[in-house]
Amino acid sequence: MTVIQTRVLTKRYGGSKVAALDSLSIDVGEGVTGVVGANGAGKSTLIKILLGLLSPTSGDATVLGHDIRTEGEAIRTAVGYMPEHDCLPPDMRAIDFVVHMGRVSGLPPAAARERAADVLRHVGLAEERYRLMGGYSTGMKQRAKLAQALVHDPRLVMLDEPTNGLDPAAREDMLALVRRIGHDFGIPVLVTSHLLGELERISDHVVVLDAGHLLRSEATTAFTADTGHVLVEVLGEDAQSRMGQALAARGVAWQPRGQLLEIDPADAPPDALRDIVRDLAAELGLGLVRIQPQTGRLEDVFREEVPA
Ligand SMILES: Nc1ncnc2c1ncn2[C@@H]1O[C@H](COP(=O)(O)OP(=O)(O)OP(=O)(O)O)[C@@H](O)[C@H]1O
Repeated sequence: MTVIQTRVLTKRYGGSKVAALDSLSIDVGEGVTGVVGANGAGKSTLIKILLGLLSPTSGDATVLGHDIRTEGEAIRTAVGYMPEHDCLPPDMRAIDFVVHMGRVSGLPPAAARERAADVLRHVGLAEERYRLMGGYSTGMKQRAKLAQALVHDPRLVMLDEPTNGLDPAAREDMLALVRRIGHDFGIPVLVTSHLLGELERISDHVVVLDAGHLLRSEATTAFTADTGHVLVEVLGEDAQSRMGQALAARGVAWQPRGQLLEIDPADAPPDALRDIVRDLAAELGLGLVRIQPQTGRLEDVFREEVPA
């Protein structure tokens, strides 16, 4: 099922010649869709247009079948939105704020209180829900922002840089939450990040934007598919160059990949290659850490396609 569709969607701010979004045509389905791009790539602009908060200069889009130009209110009723920047009133308790947001979205008082307590528990703020949000850490603020996006049982959520400003542990927790929303709760998620590696891990589909242009829109597996190459890691003095020389002497071509050796198995069938590497490591007295198929990474795709 398509939840978001854009067709040659273009946005120029204030008659600017440079388009913040340039002829973007994408289809977003269920599950988690990651929108990746450097700062200024157009991620927030896209989300605001999809919510009907900002008008496109040209082009069309629908969200859950609603036209962004004429049905913004219906879209905002059905969609949960977590904005990028801090939008939490510091002198409010999280519970009151989330209840309030539930009421604004049309929930009756008792349902709003019940849902607010539920979503705050889901995002890990059960204990802290009676504290004023002004005293929250960045991680807790991001969770509260996520809770308000979920309180009215949305049919789709749009999360703008939910891991922004988080330390590595809080980042992992947030990514796990986003994944749960998309997979366990079954709510389609559109999530943005400028960090490619993190979206690769939680998204079913990835849209790559560069300066308003679409670079790619594909299933994550297409980005991370087996490259057909084999990675070898050996330990010991001059391990990489000594193993490399020995491989070359056997007619096996390789190239360095960081500290690892990347081998194109066209030169030897995979099983034979394993034996060769194992024997050479033993002969050279090197520790063989791993021999494994190499998979692509989103970061590589981005590096290949975006000129430096
Ligand atoms: N209100 C505005 N007026 C003029 N230009 C804007 C406005 N908002 C965004 N832009 C410009 O549009 C482009 C896209 O910005 P946008 O905020 O959508 O990117 P982003 O990918 O979300 O980046 P970030 O993560 O830094 O917010 C940038 O060049 C930005 O400077």
